[in-house]
Amino acid sequence: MPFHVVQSLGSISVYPVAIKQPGLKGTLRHFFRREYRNVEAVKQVSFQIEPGEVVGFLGPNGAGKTTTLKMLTGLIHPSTGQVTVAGATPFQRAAPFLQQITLVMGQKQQLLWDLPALDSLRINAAIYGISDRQFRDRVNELADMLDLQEKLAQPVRKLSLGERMKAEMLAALLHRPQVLFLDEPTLGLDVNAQVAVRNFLKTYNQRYGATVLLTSHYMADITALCERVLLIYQGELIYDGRLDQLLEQFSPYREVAIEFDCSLPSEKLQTYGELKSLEGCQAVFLVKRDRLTQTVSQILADLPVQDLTVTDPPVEDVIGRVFQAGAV
Ligand SMILES: Nc1ncnc2c1ncn2[C@@H]1O[C@H](COP(=O)(O)OP(=O)(O)OP(=O)(O)O)[C@@H](O)[C@H]1O
Repeated sequence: MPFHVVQSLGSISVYPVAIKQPGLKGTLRHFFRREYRNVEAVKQVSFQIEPGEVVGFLGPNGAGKTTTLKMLTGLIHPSTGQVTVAGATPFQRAAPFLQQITLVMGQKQQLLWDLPALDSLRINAAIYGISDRQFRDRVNELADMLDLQEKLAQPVRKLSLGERMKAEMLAALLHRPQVLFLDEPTLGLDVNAQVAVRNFLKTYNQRYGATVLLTSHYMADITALCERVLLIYQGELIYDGRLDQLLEQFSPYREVAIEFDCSLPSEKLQTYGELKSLEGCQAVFLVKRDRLTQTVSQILADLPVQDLTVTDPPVEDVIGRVFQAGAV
């Protein structure tokens, strides 16, 4: 039987949610005799991830990504189904399992706010039983990879968001985990910091053969790192396969944004592609991938363009198309 680093078989996660009727009567009843209904946040989700794979985990807000990551890291127990990660049952939270995994959440921080990052790293080293020598070597290596050497002695509160996220990444990887669960690791970062984090993850994956499951609402993270994606919608896994096939099937467009001379009549703009938005002197078109070069050259030749950018549609748009196409 092949060894799957991450395996979820028919996992279901049910949260009990308290229901309260409106009004004073409802409040009193809620206080003395609370009623609950069960919400299935994740329904029968099954997938396997092989050693060294970097897999994107996509879905709209509330789809069940974080809940799945919590099951995979043992923070919550699946209500039904079986989860195996690195040969262990996550919920047992056994020390050898915890040594092999890490969970990074873009909206949570583990570094202590008032202390230099280096002090928090020392605490982590003590927790994971990392020797002084290993500590020095690993901090130096990771700080070089993240371009963070100068910043580790400063209190965390003085770091920029991008620097703090990189320091969080360093802290999460100090014990050299083999399986990385990353929940929006680039949340709120500017483009340069996003690229730095992405490059770092790519290098870490290649250098240590680590397995990565990554959620992000930034499509660029996913396209830069993941050949394979899992798509989850309302708790159900609706796609497991290659990213390029998903994009080709459901997002055969790229977004072309232009800033132009405001005197241009809007009818003229309609001729270059589906006009997604038009605000003041800025327009965004959806242009088919196979017509991109031709359309961009035509726009530059025809119009008094001051600026032009080509981007992938946001991940939410791609997912929207998947549902519009009736793939669910
Ligand atoms: N502790 C909880 N108690 C009750 N319901 C919860 C709890 N945690 C999550 N949920 C619900 O489960 C569903 C899935 O939430 P989850 O956080 O897994 O979504 P997500 O895909 O990570 O979303 P986002 O992209 O917004 O982070 C949501 O409807 C959410 O309201």
